[in-house]
Parts: sequence; C-alpha cells; structure tokens
Amino acid sequence: MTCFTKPEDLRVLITGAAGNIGKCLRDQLRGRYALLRLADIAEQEPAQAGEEICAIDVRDMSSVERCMEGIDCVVHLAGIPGVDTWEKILPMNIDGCYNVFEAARRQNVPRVIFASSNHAVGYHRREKFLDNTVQPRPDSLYGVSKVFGEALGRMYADKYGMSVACLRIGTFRTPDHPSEARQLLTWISHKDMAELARCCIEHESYHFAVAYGVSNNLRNRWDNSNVKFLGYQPQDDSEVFAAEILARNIPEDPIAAQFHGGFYCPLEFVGTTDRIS
Ligand SMILES: NC(=O)C1=CN([C@@H]2O[C@H](COP(=O)(O)OP(=O)(O)OC[C@H]3O[C@@H](n4cnc5c(N)ncnc54)[C@H](O)[C@@H]3O)[C@@H](O)[C@H]2O)C=CC1
Ligand SMILES: O=C(O)[C@H]1OC(=O)[C@H](O)[C@@H](O)[C@@H]1O
Repeated sequence: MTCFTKPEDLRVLITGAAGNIGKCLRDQLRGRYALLRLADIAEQEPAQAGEEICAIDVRDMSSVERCMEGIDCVVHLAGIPGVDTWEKILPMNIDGCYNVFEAARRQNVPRVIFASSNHAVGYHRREKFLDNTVQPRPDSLYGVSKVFGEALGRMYADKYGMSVACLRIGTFRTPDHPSEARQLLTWISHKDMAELARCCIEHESYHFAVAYGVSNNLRNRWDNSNVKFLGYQPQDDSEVFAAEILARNIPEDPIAAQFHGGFYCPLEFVGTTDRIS
C-alpha cells in the first residue's frame, strides 16, 4: 500500500471543483499541496499559485484520464448531487464514477476519495445509530448510485490495491449553516468538511474506509469510531442554531421524520412505513 508521508509533495485532483463542496476545498486546502488540480465541466476562477484548472466531463473517459496524469490522490465530487431521473443518474453518477476509478487505476493514482452520501443508507430508521457496517438502504436512485460508487471503491481497493475512502456526507450548505430540524443531525460545516477531506488525503496509509461526513453535532446519529485512525475531529456543532430553527416550528414530513434520509424518503413512497423495519 502506498504511504503518503509529506503533504507538501502531494498532487491532488478535485473533480466537481466548481461546485459547493469543491469551492470550499479549493479555498481551505489552497497552498497545502504541491498541486491542486481543479477539474469541472463548468467555468472556474483562474488558477492561483499551486493550482491548475482542468476541463473534465466525467462521462468522457479520455478527459478523465487526462486529468489523472501525475496525480497522487483524487477527491471525486462531480456528479448529480441529489434526486434525479435515471437518464441523468446513469451517465453522471454510474458511468462517471466508473470512469474516475478506472482512469485512476490506468494512471496509477494510488488513492481515491469518493463523495458518497447519507442517502446510501437513507431508509434506515432514525432511532438506529448508524455505523460503517450497516447494510446499504438507499432511499432513491441517487442513493443507489452512491451505493454503487462505494462498491466500486471497495473492488478497486481489494482487487487493485488502491487506497479508497468513501465519505457519506450529511448536509453541506452554502451559506454555512443548517436551516431545518433534520439538518441539526446531519449538518457538516465548511471547516469540518475541509478537515475531513484533508485527513483522508494526508493519512499515510489505509486500505478502505467509510466515514460519515458530519460535524460534531449534539444530535448526530452517525458513528465514526471505525475511522478514528484518520484523526478527523470535527469542531462545529449545529446545536448553536437549534433554538432559532426549532422556534420556527416547521414540522418534518411524518415519513421523512422516521428515516435517516429525511425528505428523500417520502418521494414516490407507496404504502405504509411499518413494513420498513
Ligand atoms: N452538498 C451536500 O449536502 C452533499 C453532497 N454530496 C455529494 O458531494 C458531491 C458534491 O456536491 P455539491 O458540491 O453539493 O454539488 P454541486 O452540484 O455544487 O457540485 C457538483 C459539480 O459537478 C460538476 N459537474 C456536473 N456535471 C459534470 C460533468 N459531466 N463532468 C464534470 N463535472 C461535472 C458541476 O459543474 C458542479 O460544479 C456530489 O457528488 C454530491 O452527491 C453528498 C452528500 C451531501
Ligand atoms: O441529506 C442531505 O441533506 C443532503 O444529501 C445529499 O446527498 C445531497 O447532495 C444534498 O443536497 C442533501 O441536502
């Protein structure tokens, strides 16, 4: 397994760098690495010192492979970031995710960090505390695409010896605060998101890890004890926003409120929830 010893020598690629999480990582990781290569299909701010801007379409393997040249670690964020049709999920989150892992293998990139989502396990009941061992229970085709990405990562780790981290991100928002009751459980601040990415990029050696992307929320329902070795110590707590959010007295949808995936769960839901143990 590759050992990552000196952060200042690392060459890091971010896909989806023009997006919300991508811009946060760009701002907060700037200057730490030998190179931050920022790849997106969208326009980006011009490169600053230590940065490269790179045009990529994750649906096009040749553009993905080109962006991988000389890279030590990929943070893969690009894709459809929520519920959508199969016609969009398939090329972007399934084919696109395959292209990223496969291009990384072809270019001998030793580490991939994949932006998974809590929606990979969204139909678990909220009273259950979730750790990395719970079964996949996607609440949407989007969630299914994240389960696929995690499975792909596991295979590239086990078969090809790639170091892979899958981040089941909760709720990342710009502006940087939670805005509804469920987000008091699921919120991850910008600072904590960048710190989680940094820990995964810089850790000297791991094979395969699943981590929940969540802040140090009093109401957190996700267990990261399996990834203590990463050294991720979130600092922010959504509780400071709780009084204001709860005072608005906006009730959560009764189906959403039963499951970790929240508002994705009632969408197209048929029947009663008592059949979901
Ligand atoms: N924001 C959140 O609360 C959460 C986000 N995630 C995941 O994190 C990742 C990033 O999320 P956000 O930054 O919020 O989304 P975003 O929509 O702001 O960023 C996605 C980026 O991907 C780019 N993109 C779209 N099509 C592309 C293509 N064909 N080729 C290359 N780039 C393309 C977009 O231009 C955009 O800059 C996504 O994979 C999302 O599923 C997971 C859980 C929660
Ligand atoms: O569960 C959540 O709150 C978030 O999960 C996600 O995977 C989505 O990318 C984000 O837009 C949602 O808001």
